[in-house]
Amino acid sequence: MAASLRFEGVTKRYDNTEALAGIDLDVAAGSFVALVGASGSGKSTLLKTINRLVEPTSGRVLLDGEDVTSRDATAMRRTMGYVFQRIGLFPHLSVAENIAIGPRLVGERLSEDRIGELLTLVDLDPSMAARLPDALSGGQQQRVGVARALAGNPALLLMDEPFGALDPVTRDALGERVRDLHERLDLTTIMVTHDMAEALILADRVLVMDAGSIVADETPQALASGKGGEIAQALVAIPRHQAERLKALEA
Ligand SMILES: Nc1ncnc2c1ncn2[C@@H]1O[C@H](COP(=O)(O)OP(=O)(O)OP(=O)(O)O)[C@@H](O)[C@H]1O
Repeated sequence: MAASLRFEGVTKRYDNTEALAGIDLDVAAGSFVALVGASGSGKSTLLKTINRLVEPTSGRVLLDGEDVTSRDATAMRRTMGYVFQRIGLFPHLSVAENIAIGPRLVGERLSEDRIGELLTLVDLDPSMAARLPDALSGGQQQRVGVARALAGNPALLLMDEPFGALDPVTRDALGERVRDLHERLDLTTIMVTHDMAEALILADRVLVMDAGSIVADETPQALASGKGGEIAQALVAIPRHQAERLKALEA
């Protein structure tokens, strides 16, 4: 079952930096939300207030109506999958052990069948379970990262630049796969990305951040038709300009 999220007046201050300037936001269960915006605009910080890697200076985050700080952090994180850019597989553990690490932290063992099923979900052959991460390509490693995030049957999938380090073909294929898993596994998905084209293609709601605030909250259709204001449209202009240049080559 997908989870809902609510942010109530969430701020985060680091010395002189206001990383989050008071975020009020509702995310409906089952949404696929992309967080975009310039470097340093607060995207990762906002994502990390959900799994408590960042504690807000003020305000609170509710998961299915419950303050995320009201529960044991390990148990609460168990209901969330987290994928991040630098993959973060443990190099000395096998693929199977990497996938099983979250459940193991709370005393559960994943069966070989379950690991095979998770690998199949991300289009990897179950025979890869015994390999060390070094024996996989970057794209395959990131697929393992996604399988690991799904191992605990999460209601919420958090992704921080999940495809940033991948080549464009792998990036595209894995993006499509994640969108498909979002539907099939009934997830709420929040994805931080620098890439507006990726946000427009994969998400059903795009939040644009600037200096710790959400400055646009639109559907991809609305953004594509010119809505969302200046900052959002400056980001939409990048893939649009690229598409126009490609089109011009056809002429
Ligand atoms: N641990 C920290 N200590 C001090 N300042 C921090 C810390 N983490 C983040 N910041 C600052 O908070 C602001 C928001 O950072 P954040 O990582 O959320 O931005 P972002 O939009 O995710 O950026 P990027 O796209 O470059 O990853 C930045 O100015 C950053 O320097």
